[in-house]
Parts: sequence; C-alpha cells; structure tokens
Amino acid sequence: MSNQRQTRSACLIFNPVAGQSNSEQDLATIKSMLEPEFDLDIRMTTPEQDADEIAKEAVEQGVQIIIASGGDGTLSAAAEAVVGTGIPLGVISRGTANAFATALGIPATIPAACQTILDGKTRVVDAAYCNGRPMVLLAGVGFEAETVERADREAKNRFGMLAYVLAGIQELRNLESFETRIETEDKVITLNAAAVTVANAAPPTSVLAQGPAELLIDDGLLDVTIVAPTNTMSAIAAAYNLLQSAYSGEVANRPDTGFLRAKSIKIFTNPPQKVVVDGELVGNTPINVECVPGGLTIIVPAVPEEEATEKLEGLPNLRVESKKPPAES
Ligand SMILES: Nc1ncnc2c1ncn2[C@@H]1O[C@H](COP(=O)(O)OP(=O)(O)OP(=O)(O)O)[C@@H](O)[C@H]1O
Repeated sequence: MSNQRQTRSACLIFNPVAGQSNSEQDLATIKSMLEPEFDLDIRMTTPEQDADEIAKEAVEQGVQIIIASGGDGTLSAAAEAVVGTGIPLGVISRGTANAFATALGIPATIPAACQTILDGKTRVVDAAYCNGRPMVLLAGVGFEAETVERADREAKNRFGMLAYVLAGIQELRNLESFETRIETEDKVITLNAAAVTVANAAPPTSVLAQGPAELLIDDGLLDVTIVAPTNTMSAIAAAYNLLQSAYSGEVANRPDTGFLRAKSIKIFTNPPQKVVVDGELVGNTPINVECVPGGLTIIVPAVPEEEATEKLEGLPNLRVESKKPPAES
C-alpha cells in the first residue's frame, strides 16, 4: 500500500484491559479504519504508565491529534492531559459505563467512533480545574464518591454497569447528610446535603448531576446539583426525579433537590467528604472548581448524534434483509 494519503500524525493511546471486549480485535478494527488516513503512533497503557502520562508525552512531542481508546478512566485521563493545549482529542470508548463518550455526544461503537475521527469535525468545549487538577465531566462530593469507591474492578468485570447500580443501592442504605457551604462568584449558600455535584458535562446516567434541564458544555459555566433527601425512600424518589429530568429536559422539581449555575464554585463540608473527579477518587473536601471556557477541543460527529431508532449491529447470527414493497392493489 502506498503511504501517499498518510498525512496526519496521531497518537493512539490504547488500554488493552478496558471493558469486557476482545481488545486485540478492537485494536485490529481501529487500525484497519484509521491507518489508511493517519500516521498512527500506537501506545499501550500499562499499570505503571497511564493515559495521562502518555498523553502529556505526546503533547510535548508536538503530536497533531490524540486519540484515546479505553474505559472512562483512560478517556478522562487523556482528555485532562490535553486541556488548554488546543490539541484535538478523538475518543474511542471501550469501557464499562461509556459515560465520557455519552456525555460528549460521541458514538459508542468502535466503527462509528473511528468514522467520527476520520470525518475530523472538531468542537471547542469547556473544561474545568478542580483543586488545580483538570476536569472534563464532573466532581462529585459525598454520595457519588462513596459509590465509585464501592464499584471496584472485580465487581465491574463481573457485573459491568450493574456494579455502579449495586454500589449505589448499597450506598443509599448508609445515606448521610453533611453541612455544606457553597461559594460562587456572587453567592454564599449554606445547607445540609447528601450529595453535591459540580458538572461541566455528564451523561444522563450521572443522575446526581441532573438538576438543571440541560447541561451546556460550551456556556462557560458549571452546573451544581444539590440532593438533600432525609431518608432512603426520598433518596430513591429524588434519584428517580433526576433521572426523569435527564431524559425529559425538564428541571428537577422536588424540595430536596436544588441546582445553580456559576463559573467558580467552592465547596466546604462538615464533616469532610470524599471527592470524585471524572470517576476517580481524588481526596476530600474542600474543593475549588473553576470553569475553563473553551479549554478542550474534541472530535465530534459531523452530524450530531440522533437518538437511534434502530440498533441491531452485534446481535448473534444477525441477518437483516430488505422486504420488497407490497404490490399496489
Ligand atoms: N496494560 C494494562 N494492564 C493492566 N491494567 C491496566 C493496563 N493499562 C491500564 N490499566 C489500568 O486500567 C485502568 C483504567 O481502565 P479504564 O477506565 O480504561 O477501563 P475500565 O475500568 O474497563 O472502564 P470504566 O472506567 O468505564 O469502567 C487504570 O486503573 C489503569 O491502571
């Protein structure tokens, strides 16, 4: 094959143990689609060297595009490393939850994600810094952090997405509220809460981020959702209401749920609470989250993802045949 069409250089960061699929097959598919168009420098993550380190190295070496392929951990780490660099990030999601791709409107299948990268349409969106650390999706204080800690690797391998749900249900039993002080650029709010989430972008399944009707990723602002149920039953009802808000585009309207929008958010709690940033436990409160308008350049579908009305691809023994239109009588 001639190399004439290989014009763009791209670093492909690939986690060989992400998700539950066959990673050799996944890599072969990615290579077959991208190699005709890109000069691909493929780098595997290892337990010692994660996507963050590899992406930073590639940025220093002046790579044109970074493509990350793995679960949410790999994708978030690579995205965080390119915040503020202007280097476009391509995303090929192969994880358990695929929250990152869903939040950014990137298709979840490997062929569709590769096609998106080949089409090469970029979109400049916001990012954020949480305690000085880059953040792309959200920071969770309290409940969400406890849930992430519970959904460990072994459980994720066994149960996939269900691991998070099971962890969430277990956590609901120990629901505890804490004193919270939220400071924005123009307000100081004090209240009791069980979960406070600061989101730049979030998939609908990040229920605790769904207070507002819609999370805008390019408005220069962050969305705070506060959930303050007083018992397990109202926690379940609040979560259900938030899930509805995510899918219906209406604001959460229960008295134990609140939301606000700001550019800069400080959160103090008593007692200190665990904090998760983009799915990873990073420490305890207090946190200071600052929006970075236009901080991330992401490769997105040329036509925004429509709600699929049909999806059959991947089903065992699949065969689809077109029927002849019925003869007019
Ligand atoms: N070659 C490797 N061998 C073993 N572990 C690895 C390797 N490369 C990366 N890891 C580990 O994989 C984890 C990141 O996994 P990633 O988020 O990509 O997938 P996942 O856990 O399947 O997805 P999700 O977060 O969506 O559940 C990190 O903890 C990292 O240390």
